[in-house]
Amino acid sequence: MISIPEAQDIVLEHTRPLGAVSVGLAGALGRVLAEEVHAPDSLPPFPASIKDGYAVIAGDGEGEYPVIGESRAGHMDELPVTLGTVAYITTGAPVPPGADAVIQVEDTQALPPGEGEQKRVRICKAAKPGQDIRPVGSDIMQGDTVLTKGDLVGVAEVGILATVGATQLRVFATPKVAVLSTGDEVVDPSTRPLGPGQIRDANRSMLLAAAAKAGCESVDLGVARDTEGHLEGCLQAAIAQGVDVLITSGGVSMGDRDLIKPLLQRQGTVHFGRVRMKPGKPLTFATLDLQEQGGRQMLVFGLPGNPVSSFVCFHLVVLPALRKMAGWAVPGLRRVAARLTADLRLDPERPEYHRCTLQWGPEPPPNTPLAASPPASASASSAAASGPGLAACEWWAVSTGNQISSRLLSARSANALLEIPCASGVLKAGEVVSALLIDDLGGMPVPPGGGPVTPGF
Ligand SMILES: Nc1nc2c(c(=O)[nH]1)N[C@H]1C(S)=C(S)[C@@H](COP(=O)(O)OP(=O)(O)OC[C@H]3O[C@@H](n4cnc5c(N)ncnc54)[C@H](O)[C@@H]3O)O[C@H]1N2
Ligand code: MOO
Repeated sequence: MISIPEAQDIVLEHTRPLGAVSVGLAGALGRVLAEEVHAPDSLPPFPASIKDGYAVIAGDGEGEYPVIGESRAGHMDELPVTLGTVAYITTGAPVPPGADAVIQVEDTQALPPGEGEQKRVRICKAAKPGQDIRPVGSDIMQGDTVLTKGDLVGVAEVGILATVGATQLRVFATPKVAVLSTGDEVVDPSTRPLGPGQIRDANRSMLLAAAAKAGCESVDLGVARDTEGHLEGCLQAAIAQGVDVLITSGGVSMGDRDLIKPLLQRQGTVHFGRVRMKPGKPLTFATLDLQEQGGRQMLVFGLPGNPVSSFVCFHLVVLPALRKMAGWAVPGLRRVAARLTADLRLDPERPEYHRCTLQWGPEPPPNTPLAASPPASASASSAAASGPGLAACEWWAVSTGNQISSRLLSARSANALLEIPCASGVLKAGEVVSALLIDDLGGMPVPPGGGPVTPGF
């Protein structure tokens, strides 16, 4: 049996980033850029006002002035501001020639019109040269590299691309992923009532959703019966559809109907078939060299059938591979330090990936054992963040309860996998452990089944 870091290394060694493709701006979200993006012009392209007020010559100082014109965002009088005159200006509008400062409207007073209905204003506060003006290129200079190859396009990046007029982009292609469930007992989720011995297929929908969330195009291969012929037919279907990755679930353990490993051994190279991890021990990884398709390689992940094992293996091993194919430079899950809110019994044989919901705060979330009896050391940890006027805050790991690998509710609302080392005994509430992020940290509710974890789970 190999360790999970070894398994991750093997998978990534066999994973190559896909080629670049062109997408429009609307299709860029979540993709990795395969090119640098430069600014074709400066922003602002003209000296722009930061405030609604009056464009002035700073040296003129306080006093009463004629308003000789106006500059509104999107429009501009060509009238220059000369000594002893001002122009009305709105936020974002071009500063007229001659003016070198803007006085906000709050520091002025409208006066009755002068001769010939000439508008007039009192400037109540002298300006410094450059005041409330964004010089040309102060946000982005023409020719600047605003985004670079390898950047992940998020919401802000979409805005940046739009700003510089980059409406067609080169991004890494995302993998095409096929998902196959296996097992004679596994029936479609729509099946009601269940027949004798049947269970609904949770893994296929879950893994298709996981692939979609990773930005992949996916192919639903349905459920394969536990026969060599049917399984082989499904594998051939995946190959024929040109997928980059096949994810199967079930049929990788030690039973006489666990046919995935022998099938992959016949068709390609199995790189590992057992990993020291809980859950997920029978996790299998193979590559198939497809001579009939120009020698291209297909990755196959044989995930264990237990739904939680599939869920955990997907995040730890499949997701980094999908990300690397899609151009991610650092495809692994990110870690944070988190403090246990309950005792955890350790597993002496396998390191465990304990599902939890992370909660940020200065003290343990209510209804956790740690909240009931916080140890004296709990607030003085290296994991705690503090700042002026800010109580020490940290991530609190609230277990999702019973961690048996058949209980998918143990993944409900989970946003992290705690990396619990392999050892005997109990890890005490209040200890700090590393947590791998599997979802964003925004507002996950603590599941009702979460909270206390009693030794034995
Ligand atoms: N003699 C041994 N038996 C087992 C071992 C072992 O080391 N020696 N390992 C155990 C571990 S750990 C796991 S995990 C499971 C994995 O088994 P398989 O990958 O072969 O999966 P199945 O036997 O097909 O199914 C296991 C379990 O999951 C249910 N299942 C399967 N597919 C789905 C699905 N699509 N949706 C929902 N549930 C599914 C299935 O009915 C079984 O209950 O092996 C242990 N055995
Ligand atoms: O490794 Mo299995 O996934 O514990 O049930």
